[in-house]
Amino acid sequence: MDWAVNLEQVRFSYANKAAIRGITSQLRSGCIYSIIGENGAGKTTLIKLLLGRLSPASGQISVLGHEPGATEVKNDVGAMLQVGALPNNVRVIEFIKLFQSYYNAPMSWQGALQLAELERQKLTFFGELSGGEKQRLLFCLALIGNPKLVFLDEPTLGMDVHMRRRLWARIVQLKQKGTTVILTTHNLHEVESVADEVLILRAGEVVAQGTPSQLKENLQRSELRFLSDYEEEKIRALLPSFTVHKEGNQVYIATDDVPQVISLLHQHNVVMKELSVSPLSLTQTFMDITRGELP
Ligand SMILES: Nc1ncnc2c1ncn2[C@@H]1O[C@H](COP(=O)(O)OP(=O)(O)OP(=O)(O)O)[C@@H](O)[C@H]1O
Repeated sequence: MDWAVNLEQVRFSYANKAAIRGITSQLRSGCIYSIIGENGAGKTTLIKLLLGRLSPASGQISVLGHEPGATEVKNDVGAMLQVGALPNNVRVIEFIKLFQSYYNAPMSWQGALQLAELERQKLTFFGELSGGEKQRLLFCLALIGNPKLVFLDEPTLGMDVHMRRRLWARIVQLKQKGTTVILTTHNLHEVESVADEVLILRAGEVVAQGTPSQLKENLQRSELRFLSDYEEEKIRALLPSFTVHKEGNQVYIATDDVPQVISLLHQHNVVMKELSVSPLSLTQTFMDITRGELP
């Protein structure tokens, strides 16, 4: 098998705080992987380890067959930087030319500007771009060297809905060219249709890895939805063994026993409007897998 990334029993701690706790995982070449997890789960730390910016305390990591950050792979790896990492007083075109110079066979500056959709902002200073435009430039800088493997950290942050769609379409095109994409996101809805595999990280461990449908099927649960004025905490108290969450008046419950949940809610006179049952969404799967006390 052609692995882009291979992790074996990888551990990492900041001072005395364990952030990555024994991760073993393989990621295939030419696929899109999404690392998801709650705040502080270890996503950024894992990516820093894969980029060679941090070294594991123990375990083995191989990226494109070499140690992370090795000279042999630098030309083949791209990474999306955080907005704060770039100075504000540099122009778009200057960044593009600078990043081109890091690689052996970069894309043309015209191609890069087109990819970023920033042709008209070519001479604009980074600090004068909108949040979405900055993200587009960072996306294009990650890809400017035509990498075989690219890391994208929250790539759609600050983008409007049209731009997000175009960006996901571009990510799928990258995969079609054979590029491996590893991304982090909190937007599970978007990633569900794009990612070949999802890794769910929890307190520094991979608690689940698989295709979105495998993860959902393994749980064999359905999602019960209804509208209710009943408080989320009260519904939780009635259903302690199910995952409950509420957005506005919409209640979502992940359950393997729909009749039991409905009957319990009826018994307690919870009025359920517009009741529906559907297969579990990735968001609910994620909440179901990561609920409960942290170790
Ligand atoms: N520089 C640091 N020094 C000490 N602890 C850190 C440092 N960076 C991260 N941590 C801790 O390591 C753990 C993992 O953090 P990490 O940033 O990898 O999580 P994350 O999943 O990327 O979170 P988020 O979704 O909030 O970005 C957290 O408990 C965090 O507090």
